[in-house]
Amino acid sequence: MSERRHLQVSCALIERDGAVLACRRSATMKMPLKWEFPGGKIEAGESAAECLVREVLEEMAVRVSIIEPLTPVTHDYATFTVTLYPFVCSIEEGEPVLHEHAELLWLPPDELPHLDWCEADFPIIADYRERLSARQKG
Ligand SMILES: Nc1nc2c([nH]c(=O)n2[C@@H]2O[C@H](COP(=O)(O)OP(=O)(O)OP(=O)(O)O)[C@@H](O)[C@H]2O)c(=O)[nH]1
Repeated sequence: MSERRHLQVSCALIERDGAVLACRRSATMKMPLKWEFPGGKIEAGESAAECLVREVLEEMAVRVSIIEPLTPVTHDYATFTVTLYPFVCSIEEGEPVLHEHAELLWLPPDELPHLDWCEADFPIIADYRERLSARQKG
């Protein structure tokens, strides 16, 4: 039996003017038309943070700086497992452009849960919103 694939993926919750960037996967990608955060697979010898900065630059021509990491999430899909390393970020330079995604959307954090996300992203969104309310209280 072949070993189940376990992907290590960094992803970015990019904040700007009180909104967060969501990206919609294209109809030809795996998990077609699901929403996700920009990012991709961690390469050998690369840290999760290095991967994040590289992927966002490659994917949407934007240089981000990291504000804080969120709690990593491991999720079992039907055919593979993914561990996502999420980071809250801000834009240092550039304006996001569509390359491989079907759509980009800036959404207030409270509206994030309404999109049809890749399953692994829901706990990340919950964690992020909890931290935001803690930030506002404290
Ligand atoms: N970038 C990103 N990937 C996510 C998120 N949530 C999630 O389950 N994933 C999964 O993590 C993997 C990311 O790898 P990737 O971006 O390099 O791969 P891909 O499927 O787009 O293309 P590829 O496998 O042909 O390179 C995909 O299987 C994707 O479905 C997310 O929020 N952002």
